[in-house]
Amino acid sequence: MASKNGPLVAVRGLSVAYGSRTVLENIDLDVGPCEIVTLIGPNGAGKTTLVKSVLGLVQPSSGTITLRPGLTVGYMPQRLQVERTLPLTVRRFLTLWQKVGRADLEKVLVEVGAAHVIDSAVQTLSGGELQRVLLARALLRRPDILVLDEPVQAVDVHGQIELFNLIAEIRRTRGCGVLLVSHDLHLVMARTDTVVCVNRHICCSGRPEDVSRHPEYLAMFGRHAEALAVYQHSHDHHHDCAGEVVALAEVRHRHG
Ligand SMILES: Nc1ncnc2c1ncn2[C@@H]1O[C@H](COP(=O)(O)OP(=O)(O)OP(=O)(O)O)[C@@H](O)[C@H]1O
Repeated sequence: MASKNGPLVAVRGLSVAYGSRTVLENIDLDVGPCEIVTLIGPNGAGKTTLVKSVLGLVQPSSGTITLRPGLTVGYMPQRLQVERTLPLTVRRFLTLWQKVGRADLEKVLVEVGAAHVIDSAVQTLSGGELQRVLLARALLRRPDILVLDEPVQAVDVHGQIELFNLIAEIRRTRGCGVLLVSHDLHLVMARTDTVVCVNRHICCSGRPEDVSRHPEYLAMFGRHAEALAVYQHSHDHHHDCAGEVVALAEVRHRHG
């Protein structure tokens, strides 16, 4: 039984198979309150499967997934299929699954920087606008944890930075945990508390500055990773629950 003070999500010894094919093996993962945990790994590594297991959408073949009692999850899926001929405004889209007052709807769209598209058709949104609307939908549940599967896909580089900053700001203002999948190593390394490198099993995990020097990480991402390791030398701080910068020496001291 998960305690009120423990992690929001605790995964232990998780294995998942599709038919006879094992795609995840012996995975351990924790997401703590106010913590941003990012899953990275090559295509087909099992990142989405891990996320779906946490959400209860995929059945494990062994292991346990423990959610803190009463945990509310806000999920932003990797793909959204919207029938292109169906006239669906953002306002209608956000109220399809839940009753939302006008003021709450406008407030959450302001929070994610998408107030201007409230009456636009979902099909006409840009990649970045759609991701913000999907984030708004997840936030309407008032989540304790946000689960975001590739939230910056189909978004240009500038928009990706803005979205990562927005996620960090939401964590700070709402105090929720975040579990996300991302392919953008630069942004992950700069904006995440904990990186988990998955390739069927967990290759390495920990703080970005440690993972970026790990041999398995370097083997997986090759020259791209080496360039990032140089960049990482300037990453000498960590973010606390409120998103405030804490010097790494202080963090190490705090953790003993
Ligand atoms: N429903 C399914 N049935 C059978 N195999 C599946 C199913 N879903 C995923 N797989 C397979 O499981 C493996 C892991 O897939 P998954 O989508 O979890 O990887 P991923 O790391 O999220 O990949 P990507 O980065 O490409 O999104 C892949 O080989 C995929 O083909």
